[in-house]
Amino acid sequence: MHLTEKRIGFIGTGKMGESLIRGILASHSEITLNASDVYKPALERLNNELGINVSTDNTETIGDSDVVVLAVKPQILKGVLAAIKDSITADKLVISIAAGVPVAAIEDELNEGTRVVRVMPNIAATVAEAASAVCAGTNATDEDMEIALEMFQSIGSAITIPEKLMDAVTGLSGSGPAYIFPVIEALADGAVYEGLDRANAITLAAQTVLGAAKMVLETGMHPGELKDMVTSPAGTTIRAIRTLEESGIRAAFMNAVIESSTRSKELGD
Ligand SMILES: NC(=O)C1=CN([C@@H]2O[C@H](COP(=O)(O)OP(=O)(O)OC[C@H]3O[C@@H](n4cnc5c(N)ncnc54)[C@H](OP(=O)(O)O)[C@@H]3O)[C@@H](O)[C@H]2O)C=CC1
Ligand SMILES: O=C(O)[C@@H]1CCC=N1
Repeated sequence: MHLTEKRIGFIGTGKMGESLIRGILASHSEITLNASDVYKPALERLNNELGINVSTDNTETIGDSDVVVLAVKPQILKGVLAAIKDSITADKLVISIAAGVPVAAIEDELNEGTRVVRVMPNIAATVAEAASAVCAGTNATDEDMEIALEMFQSIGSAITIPEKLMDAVTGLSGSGPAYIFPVIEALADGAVYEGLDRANAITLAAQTVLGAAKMVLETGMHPGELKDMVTSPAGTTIRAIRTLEESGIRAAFMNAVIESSTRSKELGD
């Protein structure tokens, strides 16, 4: 069974729900997508722009779907699960993208035997470049994992991990785009300071980040080795590297990942 044979329902069409919907539709234009949310104008916009089925009634969306993606905030997930419990029948696969919330906490709120898969994607699903990690719940079958992996690989790359590493993934790739957007803005600011116009500065900064990322992924070389390839003796780059190191750039990014992971653990408590 392939993803395209499944009807997918989204509970919550906020930032991440919409990002997933757009990413999946871009690679599977024929797929049936259903979505519900409490905010009707957002649903109407999605219906108008993307032609997906929308409802303000979560149980209607679930009734029309084989796969149910939980895309509401972790803080309200328990209440949402209590309200939809009876519509999650045994034939449905539940996929949660909620940060921090363990599979066990979701299974506890649903009927015994419910098949749950937990995923941490990121906002780059919007442009089919998400980095996602997937783990199986107690009752998830091999086919459920295949469906989940097919879904998240269609909007970027997706790996399988043990659940205990989900908080680390949340700190790294779940939150990660938000660490890089200010980097792009700041790089552009530097060039604007030196006289470049804003639009060109942002384009060059973003393409620089994209190119560097692609080199890591496609050459398989260590990032340090790639950095050395740019850094000429007594050249321009090493002057910049020294100031970045003086600013504590490595500790800043390490601490960002660790802080986000810590918050993810708190959300699961
Ligand atoms: N944003 C991101 O980059 C990422 C988010 N996630 C996870 O995705 C989930 C969603 O996050 P995000 O999209 O940012 O949050 P948003 O607040 O943007 O989206 C959640 C949506 O759910 C709606 N909602 C609230 N109550 C209900 C309900 N009872 N039934 C249906 N919909 C409801 C909200 O409406 P209203 O605003 O009116 O309350 C909102 O539109 C979270 O669990 C988060 O941890 C995971 C990876 C990345
Ligand atoms: O900030 C958050 O809590 C969500 C989860 C990962 C990215 N955004």
